[in-house]
Amino acid sequence: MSAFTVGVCQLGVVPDKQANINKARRMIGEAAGYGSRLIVLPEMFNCPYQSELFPQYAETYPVGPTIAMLAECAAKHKVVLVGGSIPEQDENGNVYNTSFIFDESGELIGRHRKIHLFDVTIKGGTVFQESRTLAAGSSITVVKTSLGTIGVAICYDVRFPELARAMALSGAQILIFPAAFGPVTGPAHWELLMRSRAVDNQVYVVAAAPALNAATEYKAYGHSLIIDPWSRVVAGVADEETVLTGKIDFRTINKVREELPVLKQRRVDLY
Ligand SMILES: NC(=O)CC(=O)C(=O)O
Repeated sequence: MSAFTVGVCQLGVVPDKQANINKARRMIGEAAGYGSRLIVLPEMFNCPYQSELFPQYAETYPVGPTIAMLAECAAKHKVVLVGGSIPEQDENGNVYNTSFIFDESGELIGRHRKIHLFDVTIKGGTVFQESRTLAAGSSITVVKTSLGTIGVAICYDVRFPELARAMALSGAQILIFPAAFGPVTGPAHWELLMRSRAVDNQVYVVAAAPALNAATEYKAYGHSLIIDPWSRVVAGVADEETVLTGKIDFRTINKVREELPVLKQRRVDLY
């Protein structure tokens, strides 16, 4: 399929896990109702973005109400579903920031565990230490779907251009970033980074953020985006709770790569 609609659920996360699950279910239905074949949720959509809370909201695949809802919605609406991310606990007790990816029959077709943990101290701004409670993933996630090949990485992973390049060189046509930038790095870097990864690699980028909830400790920046391989913003929103949709057309990838063949012109003999 060369062209289809992608939907992004920019949902406002609340402390009540079941309320987040219910809202995600409703918003996935809304995105499907707009004709979306690929639907993306934001980072940590079932849990407030606070390190100390991750273990208590975690689920262990295949058990858990969030994972069950994602599989059920993918099958019900016959969509490829990138389930944002949730805290995932493995059999050894390690907790990861994980994106579960389902096909149109509700089968799990991929799982990305955030590779680069968000451990930063921005003076007068954001202080965050994901490694207090999370372990880092150790593999790159590129998944073949009925719609095309997608690369999935989570939030801080976008700051490492080598990862996006590796996914593109592995065949990813769309890079999908469930993410949750905050009020300091959001205005400064969010759109710049997402558009850079698109233009660097001549791919579509889908960046799915939570809506701003002024009552939670971490203030999400929102501003979900769909960006084309020329780095044009196909669709974008501010920080409100909403479903965003846009068209993905793989012919644009071919056109941009033919006109500006930078991927072929890399000097891999030098770097
Ligand atoms: N939340 C993140 O993982 C990353 C982030 O907010 C940033 O890079 O800025």
